[in-house]
Amino acid sequence: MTKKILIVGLGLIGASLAINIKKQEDTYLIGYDTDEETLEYAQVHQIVNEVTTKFTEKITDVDYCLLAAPVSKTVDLIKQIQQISFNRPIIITDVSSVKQPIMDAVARLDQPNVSFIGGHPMAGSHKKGIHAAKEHLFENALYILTPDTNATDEQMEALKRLLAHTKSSFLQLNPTEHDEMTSVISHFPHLIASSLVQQAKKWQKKHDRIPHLAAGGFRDITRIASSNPAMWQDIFFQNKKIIHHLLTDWINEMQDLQKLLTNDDRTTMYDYLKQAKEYRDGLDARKRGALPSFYDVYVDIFDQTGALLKVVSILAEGDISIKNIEILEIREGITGVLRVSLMTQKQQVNAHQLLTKHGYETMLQE
Ligand SMILES: NC(=O)C1=CN([C@@H]2O[C@H](COP(=O)(O)OP(=O)(O)OC[C@H]3O[C@@H](n4cnc5c(N)ncnc54)[C@H](O)[C@@H]3O)[C@@H](O)[C@H]2O)C=CC1
Ligand SMILES: O=C(O)C(=O)Cc1ccc(O)cc1
Repeated sequence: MTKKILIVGLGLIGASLAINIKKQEDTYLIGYDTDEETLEYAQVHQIVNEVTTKFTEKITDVDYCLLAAPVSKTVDLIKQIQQISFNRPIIITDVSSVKQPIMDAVARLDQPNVSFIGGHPMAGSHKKGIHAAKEHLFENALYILTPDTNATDEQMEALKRLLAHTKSSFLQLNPTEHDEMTSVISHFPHLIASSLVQQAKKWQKKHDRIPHLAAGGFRDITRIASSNPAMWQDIFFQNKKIIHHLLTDWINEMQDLQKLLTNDDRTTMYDYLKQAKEYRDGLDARKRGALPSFYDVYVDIFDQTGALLKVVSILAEGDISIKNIEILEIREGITGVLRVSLMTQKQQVNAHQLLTKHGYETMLQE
């Protein structure tokens, strides 16, 4: 029997999931978004089977509803769902990066036909919007599920089957575990990346050549500062308590490091750096050199082996010599960003034009 699915919010994540779900033959997708242009794009590019501007009407006529709006908007949508009567069973899920506010709102849903399974695909990009949607975004990624108490094992399995084309692996967590862990490895690092960029910007007033000196290390650690500011602002405030806690820890740790410098305590500083290196090396067995790079083109890729070869051939055809090429992995072996470092700005622009002509999405940095 055909499963009807309402996707609410057809941005990067909602549309990428829609593309995956639509690959299953027995599905019929309805897309809802508050942005008219997004709905038009979804219709023209057949990302969904039908678009609607009537959320509260459509949700009572589907088997699944996938909420893929910003976290705070998803909380509002769940509050709207509280007011709706359902005559048929529905499994509702979401994709929010923060789970506690979502599951707190879900706890107030009391319609017997409604089962809610919180979700969070642990993959994304610095881009936003439906234009950035990609079929392969979630391949090999972790997809965290935080089921509400009323969700059954059968419903969990049904949702996993619906999301099977994403090729992600599912992991069940409770909202607190989820929010604490994702804060440490995803949310808080975004704040630090942005603060490092702000620091460089301030120092640029004194040293205007700072951007030219910004080499591999700075670029690596600040890459995520190029992400969608509206989304991250929302995440930080929805996850305020834990971010606040991590900031306190971080500030204390920075003060401890400052004391080591003041006290000329080289041994403790060495140990600190060594322990960090050992832990980091354990996270990622592969190492990379830290070559400086001045004119970089970042190319979005999936299927790394094939993509590397294609990108190199395209640039060779354009007579562009590559100074350095490196895969900045988003996820092990599949999706990532290829950083192609070139000698001159002219080469950078040529490379961008050539790669765009061949359908690649690129971002320039100098
Ligand atoms: N971008 C990323 O890397 C990841 C994001 N997420 C989560 O996915 C959710 C969506 O993020 P993105 O797709 O990146 O954002 P996006 O900005 O690309 O898309 C959000 C979409 O929701 C629509 N929208 C806003 N308010 C709405 C409402 N009240 N009703 C219906 N549609 C509404 C917007 O018009 C837009 O099309 C967020 O909750 C975010 O935390 C999860 C994993 C990764
Ligand atoms: O890994 C990161 O921090 C990313 O930038 C991609 C991302 C962003 C938001 C999420 O909720 C999950 C993954």
